[in-house]
Amino acid sequence: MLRVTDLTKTFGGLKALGGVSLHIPEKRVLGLLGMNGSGKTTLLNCINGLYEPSSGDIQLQGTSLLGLPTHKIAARGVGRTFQVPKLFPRMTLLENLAAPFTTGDASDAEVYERSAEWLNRVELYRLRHNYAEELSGGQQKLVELARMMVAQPKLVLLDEPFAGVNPSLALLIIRLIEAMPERDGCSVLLVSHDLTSVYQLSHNIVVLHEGRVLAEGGAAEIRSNPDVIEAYLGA
Ligand SMILES: Nc1ncnc2c1ncn2[C@@H]1O[C@H](COP(=O)(O)OP(=O)(O)OP(=O)(O)O)[C@@H](O)[C@H]1O
Repeated sequence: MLRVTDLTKTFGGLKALGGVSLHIPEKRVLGLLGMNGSGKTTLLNCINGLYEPSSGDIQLQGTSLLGLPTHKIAARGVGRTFQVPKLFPRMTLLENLAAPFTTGDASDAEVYERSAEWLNRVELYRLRHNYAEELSGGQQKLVELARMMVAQPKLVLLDEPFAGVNPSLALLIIRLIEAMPERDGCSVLLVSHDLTSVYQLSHNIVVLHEGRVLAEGGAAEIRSNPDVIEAYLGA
């Protein structure tokens, strides 16, 4: 459903992505590993249109996303969370979740129903009238995830969903990601430094090293790949 082909992105003289290709089938989780600065966030930024790739192609269900602005890519069904959640701090949780619908055609009742359902799924319904800024960092990550899912995306890009999250919230996030392919019908690109969670959740894993694909395969293969151990896991 997502196909990235020979993608490059340069910043001045720095090649952040040096020809990355990967594929995520329908309803599959692809884990993306790599040391700091290996290009993971740059790849997510290219996919959702925050960065314009220098060359290569990105296709969602057979149609190129190149040249589209972020809101059009979101409208095609690509959701995104960030390392540091980007909520509207002085809006309530319900208002934050309804925000993606300001230009859509869902009825108010439908938006409320979906928002309430997702606030329940992230176990924050009781705080629905609180401002986003009143929540802890981990709770804000859950609200951002819920806001993304209310829009019923086909593909979600998760950037470090467990960073700065306490173990019980991390478990909840793992359960939510686990349910995404079958219950929510979407594919997932999961960027995380939490190897255990990536191994547990991913159908397939890509390891980036200095902007290139160093290895690709299932958890067992990646764990035992000598190049990966040397470049990343052994570090
Ligand atoms: N907007 C930018 N301008 C200049 N350089 C950038 C920009 N964004 C990323 N880079 C550079 O591109 C390289 C890849 O960065 P990126 O953030 O994609 O790595 P990452 O794998 O996500 O790292 P981390 O695990 O630390 O989040 C780094 O050298 C970074 O400094």
